[in-house]
Amino acid sequence: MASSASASKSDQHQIAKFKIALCQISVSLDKNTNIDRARKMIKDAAKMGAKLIVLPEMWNCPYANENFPIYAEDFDIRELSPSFMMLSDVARSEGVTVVGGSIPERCGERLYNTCCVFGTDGNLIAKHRKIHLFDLTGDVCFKESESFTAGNRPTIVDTDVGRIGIGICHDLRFPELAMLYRERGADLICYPGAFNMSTGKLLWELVQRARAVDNQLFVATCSPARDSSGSYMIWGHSTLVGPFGEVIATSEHQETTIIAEIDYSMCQLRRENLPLEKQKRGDIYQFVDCTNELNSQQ
Ligand SMILES: NC(=O)CCC(=O)C(=O)O
Repeated sequence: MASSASASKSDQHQIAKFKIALCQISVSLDKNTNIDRARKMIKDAAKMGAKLIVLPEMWNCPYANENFPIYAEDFDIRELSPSFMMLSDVARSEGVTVVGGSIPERCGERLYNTCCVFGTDGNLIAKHRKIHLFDLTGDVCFKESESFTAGNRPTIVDTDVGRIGIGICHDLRFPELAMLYRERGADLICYPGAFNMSTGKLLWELVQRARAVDNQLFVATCSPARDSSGSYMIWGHSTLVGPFGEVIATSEHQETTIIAEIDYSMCQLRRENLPLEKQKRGDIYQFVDCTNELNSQQ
């Protein structure tokens, strides 16, 4: 398994266009039901021609601190990892790349919020542990850090459908991570996520479009469907955004699968028309203490 990119950009651009599926799964309390549902949605999406299939954050487990340890899987013990094994099997049987949303991962004493990426042969090709844990107070309160340890590595992976950067939900808020992925050659960033009703309405689309337009690349998000009986109400609205910040496809909050086309030549076009990389003034964006300089100008 590699979590860093190695194939050349010319390999990547042999695949210029393909279909992506965003499976907005309705997550129940029953883990086996969630696994069966996810398998069916992936198979159906593959039948509709999707080559890359993205699942939501916490698709095997309702998003709640009390659930995470119960639904967690230790990926080193494959017979106790039914969610992980299903993703691997279905990626291989359907010959698709799967960005497997996230599930709680147990590693020794620790839990991580982890996204596994599987190649078309069913092999695990990357594993992203959520870097920025979601701790929020206000109208909605949640403290992921009560359950999870934060990951400490960015994840960029070469797949049959190009070089992809991976983040999980709150990771989307941090522009530096997306910039790093762009610098390392990603044309697509996938963020499985589960924004809440309070920040979702205002910010979910805004931050996706910001990451896309700043970096002139595609951003794909995939959320669970909303469950109005759950303690954490999910915003839904899985979305694909293009490199001009345009919303290519989106959904409401119910269970659904979005199928949309990614055309990497659009990144090239946007970057040629507006060469932000060349126009950047890295020489003046330095985080240095300018207090003395500012004082002397007054
Ligand atoms: N699951 C999450 O990381 C939620 C992030 C979120 O809602 C936000 O506002 O950020």
